[in-house]
Amino acid sequence: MNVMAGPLLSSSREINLSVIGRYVDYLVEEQGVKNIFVNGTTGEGLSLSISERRQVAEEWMTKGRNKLDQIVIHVGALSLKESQELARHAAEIGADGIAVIAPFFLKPWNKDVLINFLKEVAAAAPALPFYYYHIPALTGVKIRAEELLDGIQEKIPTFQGLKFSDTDLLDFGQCVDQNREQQFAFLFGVDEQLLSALVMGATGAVGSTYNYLGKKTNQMLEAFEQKDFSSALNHQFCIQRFINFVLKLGFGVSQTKAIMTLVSGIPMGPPRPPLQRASREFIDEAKARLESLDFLSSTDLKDGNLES
Ligand SMILES: CC(=O)N[C@@H]([C@@H](O)[C@H](O)[C@H](O)CO)[C@@H](O)CC(=O)C(=O)O
Repeated sequence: MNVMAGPLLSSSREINLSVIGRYVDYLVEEQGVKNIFVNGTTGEGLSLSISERRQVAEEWMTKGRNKLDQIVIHVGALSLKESQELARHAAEIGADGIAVIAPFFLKPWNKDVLINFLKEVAAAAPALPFYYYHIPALTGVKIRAEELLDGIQEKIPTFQGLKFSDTDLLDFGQCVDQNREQQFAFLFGVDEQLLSALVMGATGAVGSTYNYLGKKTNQMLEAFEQKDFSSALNHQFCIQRFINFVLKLGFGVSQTKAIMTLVSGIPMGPPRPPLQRASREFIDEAKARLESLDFLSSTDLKDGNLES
């Protein structure tokens, strides 16, 4: 069972490659996270230029070599050509896989149209495992994942699995149920519901909170594997208490970056516009909540690197 994180990389609105090496060590040593999903939602991949995305991917590959187990690079873009360029680049630098979201401006209107797009991206990196990144709340593409998976390997031979960032557990459960013969990876992306997804057959998780609650989540995964469901539930409820709290305050990529900085001590920088940096009030409240939930002792929290 693997947990992947979606780290962020810009500082002063520019990408800050210099923190990636330190961040790899932090994730491995402090959070027990050894699989990384680069340039996804949390990493603001769609807010970076193609050249920046290439640089970020290269730095992760260089600094993660011999330390990380797997690096999957998100190469989705509105332009098929850009997506193919990024897919080829991921193959050249030795990534372990690529993932693609649905194009979200001129949108695919049915399953076949979406598969055709994905197929052309996958074909640009024919030796790399391919993941579809299903995140309908952000792309606005509501084609059910279960429908998409039906017969997908005939169209995309490198299809390896799904990153499912949606709360529709009926859709998720049916993806697993209808593909029991395949060796697909089912990576769940709603951190507050991970335990429910594990029961339904999730084989891994990709999420923003694993950047700072990776250790806690790994404890939940371990309890689940040991069939200690009561402990697993306690861990999930504890994680939910934090996520529920921050969701009520207003939680997204900007707030995630602030918490990552707070917990790791590594400056993650502000987000790129249109996002705005998290407010001081948010940071103070999140910090108090992390302490009260005993996720971290107050000495672990390092907000010296937070730009106010
Ligand atoms: C919409 C969104 O950002 N979802 C997050 C979740 O981890 C989410 O932050 C968490 O479940 C809290 O709601 C991930 O699915 C995104 C992710 O894995 C990524 O950075 O690519």
